[in-house]
Amino acid sequence: MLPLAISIGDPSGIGPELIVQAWAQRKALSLPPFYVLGDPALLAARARMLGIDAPLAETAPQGAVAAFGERLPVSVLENRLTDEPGIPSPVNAAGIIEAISKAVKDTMSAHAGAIVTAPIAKKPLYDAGFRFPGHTEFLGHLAEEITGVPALPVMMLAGPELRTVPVTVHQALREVPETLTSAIVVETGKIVAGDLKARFGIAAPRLAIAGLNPHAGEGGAMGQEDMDVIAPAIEMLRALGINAFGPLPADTMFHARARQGYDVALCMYHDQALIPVKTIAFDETINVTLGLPFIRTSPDHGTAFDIAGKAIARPDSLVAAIRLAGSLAKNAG
Ligand SMILES: NC(=O)C1=CN([C@@H]2O[C@H](COP(=O)(O)OP(=O)(O)OC[C@H]3O[C@@H](n4cnc5c(N)ncnc54)[C@H](O)[C@@H]3O)[C@@H](O)[C@H]2O)C=CC1
Ligand SMILES: NCC(=O)COP(=O)(O)O
Repeated sequence: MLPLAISIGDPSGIGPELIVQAWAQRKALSLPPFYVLGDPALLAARARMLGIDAPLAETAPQGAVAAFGERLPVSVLENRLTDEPGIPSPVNAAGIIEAISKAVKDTMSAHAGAIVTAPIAKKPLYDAGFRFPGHTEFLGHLAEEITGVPALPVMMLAGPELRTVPVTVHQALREVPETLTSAIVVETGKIVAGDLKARFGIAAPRLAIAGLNPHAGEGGAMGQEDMDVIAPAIEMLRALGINAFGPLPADTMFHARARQGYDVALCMYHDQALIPVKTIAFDETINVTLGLPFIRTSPDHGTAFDIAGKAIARPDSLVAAIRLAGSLAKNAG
């Protein structure tokens, strides 16, 4: 059995304390074994803050499964992290990026079964020169660097009642119409259909495709993209044998009855996809990256600097992400 690799995320956010909480509940929740790519001093400080007895085991990934029952395994980063809950800083960028990169290397070299990422804040990383919008795009870059094969990483938010995929992701709203092409919708749809089949065991996934404009364009009166870009993409997906349909007016496709009609909603921009799923199940939803040669999950929430270090953050979404990574890794193995 391979352990999961958890990257520590932003040390000033809630990630480190959630990891300690998840480890403390490992037996009660039968969690798969994991290790943290992180800083032992920081994790020890969060355990003290939480009043959790969490002895650490500094170990390579190969020692993680044996240690996990009694100690929290830590693969120690070369870069140190500051211990200032709620106060993000670009000085932590090197350690945050090192953790993600090492988690990918460990997984691609079969020392870890899958990656779970604790949240990062984008701005302090950008301030330190990081050129990727978020994990999703960075993971695509790392995959391509290791395999030499171009990757299109696809973000999927998976909750108990709804899965959504933003076709355009970390982009300013005004850039969305010009970025949205039939080719991107088709490539995303292919990856989603393929991964839902191969990884999630859905034999014939149903893809509901959202329109971009109000009322999916109202026949062109409220925008052309629905007719000129999205409808042709749906035809192409259907020609490939994928059960895709739409474009659907986005305002009426997420209510409980409508959700029964599909396995995943392809949405045209970030908030169209993330608002419904986080509204329905903020604590249980997981962010999964599709289209990569490895499995990566993450909680749906961010760094929550406003509550970091206060012992009030809920570990539910991280726990769900750990569970899903464990079960996807088991299916893949
Ligand atoms: N996977 C990732 O790395 C993600 C990173 N982010 C980043 O996080 C930063 C902060 O983003 P926000 O929009 O403020 O979203 P956020 O999810 O960090 O916080 C939104 C609200 O939810 C609360 N909250 C979040 N997680 C919680 C938890 N586990 N338990 C209890 N309350 C919780 C926070 O206290 C806050 O009031 C941004 O820089 C963003 O880029 C956001 C989403 C995902
Ligand atoms: N809102 C989702 C988000 O920002 C997560 O992005 P990523 O870091 O997983 O790419």
